[in-house]
Amino acid sequence: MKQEIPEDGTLLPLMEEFYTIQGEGFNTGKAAYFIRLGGCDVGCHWCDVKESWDAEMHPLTPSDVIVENADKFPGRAVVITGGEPLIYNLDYLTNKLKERGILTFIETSGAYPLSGNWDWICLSPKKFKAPRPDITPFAHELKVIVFNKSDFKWAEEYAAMVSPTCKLYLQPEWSKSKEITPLIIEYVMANPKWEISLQTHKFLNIP
Ligand SMILES: C[S@@+](CC[C@H](N)C(=O)[O-])C[C@H]1O[C@@H](n2cnc3c(N)ncnc32)[C@H](O)[C@@H]1O
Ligand SMILES: Nc1nc2[nH]cc(C(=O)O)c2c(=O)[nH]1
Ligand code: SF4
Ligand SMILES: [Mg+2]
Repeated sequence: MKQEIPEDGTLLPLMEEFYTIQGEGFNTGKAAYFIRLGGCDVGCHWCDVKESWDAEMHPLTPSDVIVENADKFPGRAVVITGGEPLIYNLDYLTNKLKERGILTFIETSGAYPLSGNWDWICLSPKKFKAPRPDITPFAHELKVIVFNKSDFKWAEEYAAMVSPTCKLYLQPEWSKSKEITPLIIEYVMANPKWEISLQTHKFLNIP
């Protein structure tokens, strides 16, 4: 039987939750509680969490329970990721987190309508299912995954759409990083509005 997911965001398909260090982007190095929601139809062939894609595989969990769990840790930031978290209405979850003084960060492809009350929005656009144009002005951070050379030009198209204060990151696709990282280094030195983001948790062997 298919799970009925209520539209009010009080129940969400939870794949996993873990307390770790944010490994990527602007908040790299900061302790954070990760909430990974199941469900994604963007279809990145290099996605490093394909187990998240089928929402049916992940139990519907009360958002109140997720908030209770997050509140047990000394780190006062959560990263809501997935899967694609914006498939769901995140207003309820983020408002409850903020009531407890917890900072709310999201990792999103932007392919679904923006919901939720956010302290930090990391937009990581994908060629496979483009972000909705209405999310770009709200991104605090644009993090483009570089898989091949043509992705630099594509990254600039998104840089032109975000706000002038949005931080710009180029992150090597993990399996191609040996070949791509030197190109990113060269690109950032020539175009210093960009910075490099590495998946540092993979080097540190932490979740
Ligand atoms: C797994 S995704 C989940 C959140 C959302 N679906 C998204 O793509 O932003 C979390 C972050 O990991 C990045 N990512 C996924 N697979 C990757 C890979 N193989 N190499 C580098 N970054 C990757 C995504 O671009 C995104 O910034
Ligand atoms: N440590 C750590 N940092 C991360 N930053 C983004 C992640 C994600 O999968 O969304 C991630 C993750 O899975 N682990
Ligand atoms: S959008 Fe995110 S979760 Fe979905 S396939 Fe791409 S990287 Fe994976
Ligand atoms: Mg990850």
